[in-house]
Amino acid sequence: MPFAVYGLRKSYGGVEVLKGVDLEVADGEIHALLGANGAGKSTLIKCLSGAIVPDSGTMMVGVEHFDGFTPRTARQAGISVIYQDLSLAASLDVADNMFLGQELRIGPFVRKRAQRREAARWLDELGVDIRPTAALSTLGNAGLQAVEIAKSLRTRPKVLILDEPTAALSEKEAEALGEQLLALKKQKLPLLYVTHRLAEVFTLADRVTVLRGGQVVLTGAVKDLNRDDLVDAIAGERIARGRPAAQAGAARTTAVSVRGLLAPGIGPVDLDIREGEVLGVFGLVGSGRTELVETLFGSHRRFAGTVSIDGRTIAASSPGDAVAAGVALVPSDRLRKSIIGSLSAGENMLLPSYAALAMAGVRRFARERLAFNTAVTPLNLQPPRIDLQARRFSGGNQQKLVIARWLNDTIGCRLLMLDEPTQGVDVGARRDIYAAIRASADAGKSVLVTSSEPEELVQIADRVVVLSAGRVAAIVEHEDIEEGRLLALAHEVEHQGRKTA
Ligand SMILES: Nc1ncnc2c1ncn2[C@@H]1O[C@H](COP(=O)(O)OP(=O)(O)OP(=O)(O)O)[C@@H](O)[C@H]1O
Repeated sequence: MPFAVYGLRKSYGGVEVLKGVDLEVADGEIHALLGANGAGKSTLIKCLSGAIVPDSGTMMVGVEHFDGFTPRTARQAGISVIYQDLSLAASLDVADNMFLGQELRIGPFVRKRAQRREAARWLDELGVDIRPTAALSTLGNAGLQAVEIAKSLRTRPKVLILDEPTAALSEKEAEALGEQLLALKKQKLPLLYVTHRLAEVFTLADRVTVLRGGQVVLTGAVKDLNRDDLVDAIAGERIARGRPAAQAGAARTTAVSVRGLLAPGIGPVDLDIREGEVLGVFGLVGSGRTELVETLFGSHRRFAGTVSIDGRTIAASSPGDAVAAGVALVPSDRLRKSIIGSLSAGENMLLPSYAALAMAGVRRFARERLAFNTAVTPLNLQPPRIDLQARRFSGGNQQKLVIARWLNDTIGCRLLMLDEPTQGVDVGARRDIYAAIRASADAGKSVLVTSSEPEELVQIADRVVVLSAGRVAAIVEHEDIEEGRLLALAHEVEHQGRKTA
């Protein structure tokens, strides 16, 4: 049953964020929806699910025509949306989750066996090997996504929409999800899929639509388009390509030195980070990337080992110690760990620097504004408004706010760590973030960047540490950093680890 939406419009306070969007998705088609941060993708999807009411527009599912855009209309039309924040209950098993609130019953009794049978059927349709009785805690991110999709399939949707399902997934998990989507094609469902990962468009999607500033600027068959076509449509300009200049790293002095670091899931790790260097950390899921940076930041328990900066050993048994010693961390789960939606953009960004910006305990608004503008301008925050509540920014622009917080120079940081800094961020903004990372290194900071995308480290890192099972498996020098090599190293060591385990 093909799906289409025509003339969709939505304004917030006089600003039109969807300007008459048309979109058509055929049966069994995977349609990628792309666009820069703030282009209107989430708003479009929320209109389709009935979460927000558009100003005008109509929707067709098959030959039926809908123009109500309420949650009830979405249900009647058979629209099922899978958001990044999954709606699963951790204490229930897979089958119970899939039937939560819609249990199969005979009188007061839940038909557990029938539920499990049906759950198994849908998981099978999806091509995943997950038992209906499995506890959710035994599943990885891709498994949890699969359960959420199977749960949605059970309601026999006519259109399936996925809002950035791979944003929080590693490369390998995203591949697993891709296979599930390809399995779904066989069900002849129209599938609309939001992503910022362009590589996925070419491996998964049949057609693609790019939104820019609330308008469709490109729609077409993926086979007729190349990466540059997509990048240009998203960014609205020809953006610089290729790899930024490397740093002459070897001559630089060691600024951060880690010795014998041992923590849950980590170590022992020895690591040196040079002054002015961008050190990439690459590894597969479970390799300990996030644990490593959180241990260095003191938010993870540490059993043993020392960390010194400029020759001084730092305590780092708490994030407070770490910040005082000049360590900053931009966490991966930024929106949940770092943004306070009800506070303004300025308050969110300047939180750690209020003391430094105030004089004799009195806030200096002009200084705050200057610090805000200095930090957000290089990242092209949209809209660049210090007073707007953080939750009114699009997801990617909220990410920029947190990153800007730590790029803000008033806090005197020596070691800047960014965990997956471009998750959920569009290609244009990625370029801005890469440039800001490089500028921090050029200003003499040591920068550590983790990424699950090898391509990203090729772009930004001076050296790359490959982690496996919490240990340093390899260090790749600048001239040897290549996507294939990083992946091969990470897979190779993992494979060897399994063989000897
Ligand atoms: N409640 C709101 N009030 C005011 N403006 C809003 C509100 N919600 C969204 N916007 C604005 O609408 C525009 C579109 O936002 P939307 O979240 O749809 O973007 P997006 O394409 O999903 O971006 P991202 O890739 O960053 O998630 C943005 O400029 C955003 O600031």
